[in-house]
Amino acid sequence: MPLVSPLSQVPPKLVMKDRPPRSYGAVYVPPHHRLRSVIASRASIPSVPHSPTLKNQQQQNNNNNNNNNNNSHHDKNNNDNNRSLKYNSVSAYSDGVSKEGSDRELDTWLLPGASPSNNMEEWRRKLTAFLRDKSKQELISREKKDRCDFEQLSALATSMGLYSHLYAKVVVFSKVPLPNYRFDLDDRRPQREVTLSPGLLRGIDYYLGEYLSQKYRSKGSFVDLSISRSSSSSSLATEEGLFEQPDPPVSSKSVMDKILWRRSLQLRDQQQAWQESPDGRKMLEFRRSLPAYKEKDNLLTAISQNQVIIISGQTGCGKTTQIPQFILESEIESVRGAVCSVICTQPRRISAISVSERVAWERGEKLGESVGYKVRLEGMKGKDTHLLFCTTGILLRRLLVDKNLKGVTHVIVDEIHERGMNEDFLLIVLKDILPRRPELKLILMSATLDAELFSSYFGGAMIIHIPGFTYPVRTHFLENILEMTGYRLTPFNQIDDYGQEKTWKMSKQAPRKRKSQIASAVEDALRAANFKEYSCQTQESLSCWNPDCIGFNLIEYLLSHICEQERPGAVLVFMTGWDDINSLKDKLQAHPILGDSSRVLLLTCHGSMASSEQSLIFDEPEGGVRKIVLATNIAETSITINDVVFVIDCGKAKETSYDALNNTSCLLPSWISKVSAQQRRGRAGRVQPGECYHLYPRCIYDAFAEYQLPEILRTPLQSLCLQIKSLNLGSISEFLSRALQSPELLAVQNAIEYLKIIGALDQNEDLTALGKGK
Ligand SMILES: Nc1ncnc2c1ncn2[C@@H]1O[C@H](COP(=O)(O)OP(=O)(O)OP(=O)(O)O)[C@@H](O)[C@H]1O
Repeated sequence: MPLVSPLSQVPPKLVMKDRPPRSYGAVYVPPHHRLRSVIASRASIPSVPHSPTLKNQQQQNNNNNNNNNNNSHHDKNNNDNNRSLKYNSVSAYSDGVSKEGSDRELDTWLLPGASPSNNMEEWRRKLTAFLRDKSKQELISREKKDRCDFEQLSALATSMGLYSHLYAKVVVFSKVPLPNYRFDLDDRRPQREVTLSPGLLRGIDYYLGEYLSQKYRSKGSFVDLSISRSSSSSSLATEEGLFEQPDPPVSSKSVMDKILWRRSLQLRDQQQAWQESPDGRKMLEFRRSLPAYKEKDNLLTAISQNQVIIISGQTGCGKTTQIPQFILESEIESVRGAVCSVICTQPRRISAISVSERVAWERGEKLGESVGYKVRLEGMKGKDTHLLFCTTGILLRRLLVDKNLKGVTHVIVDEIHERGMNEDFLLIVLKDILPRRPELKLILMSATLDAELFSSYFGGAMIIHIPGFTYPVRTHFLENILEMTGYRLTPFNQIDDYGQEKTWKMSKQAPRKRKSQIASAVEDALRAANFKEYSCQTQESLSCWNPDCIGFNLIEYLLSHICEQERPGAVLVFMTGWDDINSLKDKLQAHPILGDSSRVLLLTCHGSMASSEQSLIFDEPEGGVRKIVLATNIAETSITINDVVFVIDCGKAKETSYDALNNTSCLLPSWISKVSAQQRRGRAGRVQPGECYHLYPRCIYDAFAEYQLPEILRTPLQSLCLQIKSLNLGSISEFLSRALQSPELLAVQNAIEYLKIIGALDQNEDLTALGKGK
């Protein structure tokens, strides 16, 4: 058997099954799919043995034919050919290819005593027909005579622009180049072992291990975990189980070390070249202006001296784009670039993608080089990616298959203050890893000053504060908006129009005897507020302000006010969900100014949209066109939309909460926290001064909770319990007791009881087949 290059072979001791040879043309076509003609001798009629004389004569004929030197021979051949035709009942091109295109062999009737020249002429005719037949790719002959004449046949085929190959007892002509070996034509149909030297064996083992671990890291393990931020119903369960990477053999380790060292030097040179280039210098100048840059040395020292640090950076300070970059740059400068692996989690897809793009750009690279991203079902990362931005779910998913995060040097968890289920879950798992991976660095980043809570969770971890930076953003609350625009609120013009099919939504907004949760939450604040310095009209408007409404009419009015009276710049409107975004979009499209596509570019951004659609919000429209983005809170953190000057904040977001009546979780609009309001405001003023319009009075903002209640404390725990069990994380209550803020023991017990009653857990709290989802 011809030897293929060692690394393209299967490892030794493995049995080579019938499988496609690697070298089969550019694109492998399985044998049963290839259209081919097979010509074989009929068993009952033996092929004529070639005498040396005949062979010589044939050779001469062939030469003559090829050179066109001997016309008499040529004529004779033609005559012979005609004669032989009479006896050939099956031609190469009329042979039947079975329906499945299988290897059905066709008999060729040959006259006993047919001469080689007959054969050549017959082949010339067959090959001509084969060439014309577009449906056939191959012509196969199993005739012994053809094998003997192969050299001549091959010359003939070549002269006609065809390829030919002799495989054991088979001659093949093809329109495409043929490989050296064809397992499907090997009469022994081999199941062979390959014997390789021990050194080569070790090398193959190592590279195979590396390849598999890479594959798991980049593909298998990087499938998004499906606990969504708003719903905790999906499962963390995986069939992959936990696995660890094998260590490379010692001998290949030193080789690997050399390769990595060389790669690290390359990375350092590349980085230096960019930093010294004119564009690189300009970029560095901008980065130096960010507050995070001033803390660079402190941060790097703190990271090198502590396993865990907490960074509290206010909006715009550069924590998301700069800190992961500082770590990568410093590792590359220290010639450790090729061995460092920094993972930075983001709560949402849109931020993971947009931040990775920005950081790659700041490094003068294409995305997927040293900086990449991975979010659910998509990603951009290469073998040289050493800084990966991913969603929290993706990192959790990796932890399922790689419980020690082998090879990862730094984990950065951004926006930890958001306290979604994923983030809290991740913190428990990361805390467990730290003693097992003492060299792993964990950096927790929060936009707020709630760092003490996280610090104490990690045994008094060091905290670094970074002041924020934004261009001035003027803040307008509802009373200022009404005063400034002269807009008048009435009990009727506040009802949001969700369209004919959703009249129930409108009726819910009508003033009711029993106040909604939203309305009752603001009552006291409103009663205590003093609006005396505002006009009577504004006071009147405020007295009938309906907190249960989003305020479609007011938003429309404000948007047209901005379009007509304010300076150029995009507007980002924070809404609560798909329903209100779509209804408002319909309304705005019917507006004479806002619906005029030559003046306004209306875009939406929602969690269920594809990433490619979401990223449209970053594109700048043509000159003179104002961009208006209607978004949920997914546009609230980490992202920078360059041209945003105005932000409109409805003050609400959809939040999972517990519906006691139905004993289930539900997604309802609720007031946001102060931190969220600041984050929304922070989307303006990142690259230029901005304006923020909060559609609620200041007194309501003052009454907002500082932070949102963590998801783990406000949603039913059933699905979380199932996830803990499917991950083999031990006792549910013990695991949850280790959370940053653990849920009530009673709530945990209730969830376990519920799961037992429905048969998802057995009496030992183990998953049943139902619980496993089988
Ligand atoms: N895509 C971008 N285009 C232009 N400037 C950007 C971009 N991304 C970031 N910047 C600039 O870098 C600054 C820091 O951005 P970064 O996202 O790192 O801030 P942050 O501290 O994480 O703030 P936040 O928590 O509010 O997202 C921004 O204020 C902006 O000036």
